[in-house]
Amino acid sequence: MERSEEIGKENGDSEQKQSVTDGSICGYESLDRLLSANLQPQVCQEVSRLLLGLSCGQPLQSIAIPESAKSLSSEHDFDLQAFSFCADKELLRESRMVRVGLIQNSIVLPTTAPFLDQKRAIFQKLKPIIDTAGALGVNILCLQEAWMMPFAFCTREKRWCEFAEPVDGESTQFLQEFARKYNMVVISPILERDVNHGETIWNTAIIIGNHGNIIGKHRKNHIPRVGDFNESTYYMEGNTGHPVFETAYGKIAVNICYGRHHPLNWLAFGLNGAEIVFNPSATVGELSEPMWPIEARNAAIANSYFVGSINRVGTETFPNPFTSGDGKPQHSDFGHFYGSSHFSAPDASCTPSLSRYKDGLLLSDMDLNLCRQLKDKWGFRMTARYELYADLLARYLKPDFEPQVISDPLLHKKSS
Ligand SMILES: NC(=O)NCCC(=O)O
Repeated sequence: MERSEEIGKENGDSEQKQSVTDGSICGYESLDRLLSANLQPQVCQEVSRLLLGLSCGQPLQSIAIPESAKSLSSEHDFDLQAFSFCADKELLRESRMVRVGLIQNSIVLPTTAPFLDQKRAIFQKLKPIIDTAGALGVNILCLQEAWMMPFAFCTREKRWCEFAEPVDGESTQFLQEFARKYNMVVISPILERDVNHGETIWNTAIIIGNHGNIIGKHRKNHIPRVGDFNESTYYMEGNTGHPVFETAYGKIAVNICYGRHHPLNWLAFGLNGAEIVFNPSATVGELSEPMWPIEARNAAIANSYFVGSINRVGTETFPNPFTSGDGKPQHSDFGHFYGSSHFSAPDASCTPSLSRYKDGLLLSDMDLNLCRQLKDKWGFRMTARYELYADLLARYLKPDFEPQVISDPLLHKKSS
């Protein structure tokens, strides 16, 4: 029995305390594990049907993980899970199966350590996890937002800008090796320094092709101004639009973290033809956890594509306390980054989530034909009435816009 399960057996009070200190849910790594450990198999199946949906009318299938990969995951202490989304066989198209991977991780060294040591320690930690993904035949792999540094943007201190790297910098070079070695597309969300434009800093995802080439980049479109997410101190709203990258394994796009709260952002990647949209994130329980399982899944349904959601794990403590104008007393950390990375499919099914507190690698096989099958079935694109919304948005942007409100004439009549 693993430690977290033992903790789950303890009484209510200590469960509560434990979930705060180690990020578990009443001693379990995830809600899915809590449910499967506590519900009768038949009840659990019914609950899973409602929570995770069905894939081709069946519960989502797990993929058997080879012993070699299992030992890597226990040796390096990361959660490893693998699932397969199903699609109908078509008569006129070959199926387009791809294996996609998501990595979530905590930082390694304290945030007081020299910056280069902090970054290199993350490289070292990620090596065996990326090797496991490569050995398991992952075609497209995505890392978490700003994976090469602590998420220091709560502090507003400018010294963290030192972590920013050019698109072809050390972090990209580190990942290019794996892309070549495993013939794998890698998405690398980093803090970018644009040396050709006055050293401007961006929050950027770099798309590395399966030959180790840089296909392109996308800069985070929506920058949060909520809670401790003081990111607007560091970088501006991105200027790359909504690019879709045509790779050897399908058309992919990246909606970085806070962009997931913006349905039009998701829509735009869909309109440009994305088949998989990745959402590399850094977000904490107190702020966003109830939203997390909903937004990506809704985007996958509404836009008929797959979504890979990734969140970092752990609590990152900074040397100097900070405040964020939300009335809270000064503090030194964001709170707990709750991991819980998962995939959502266009047919409304989704995988169980990775651990809420442990590093992890989540794999999923998906037939990209499912995207068009869902478009044909539900016709969301066909019935979208974009012209109505284009017209409303065009009017809304004008200074003389007036909301279309029809008031009940009786509302303003004096009663006799
Ligand atoms: N990294 C980031 O944009 N976080 C904002 C908080 C959230 O969107 O949950």
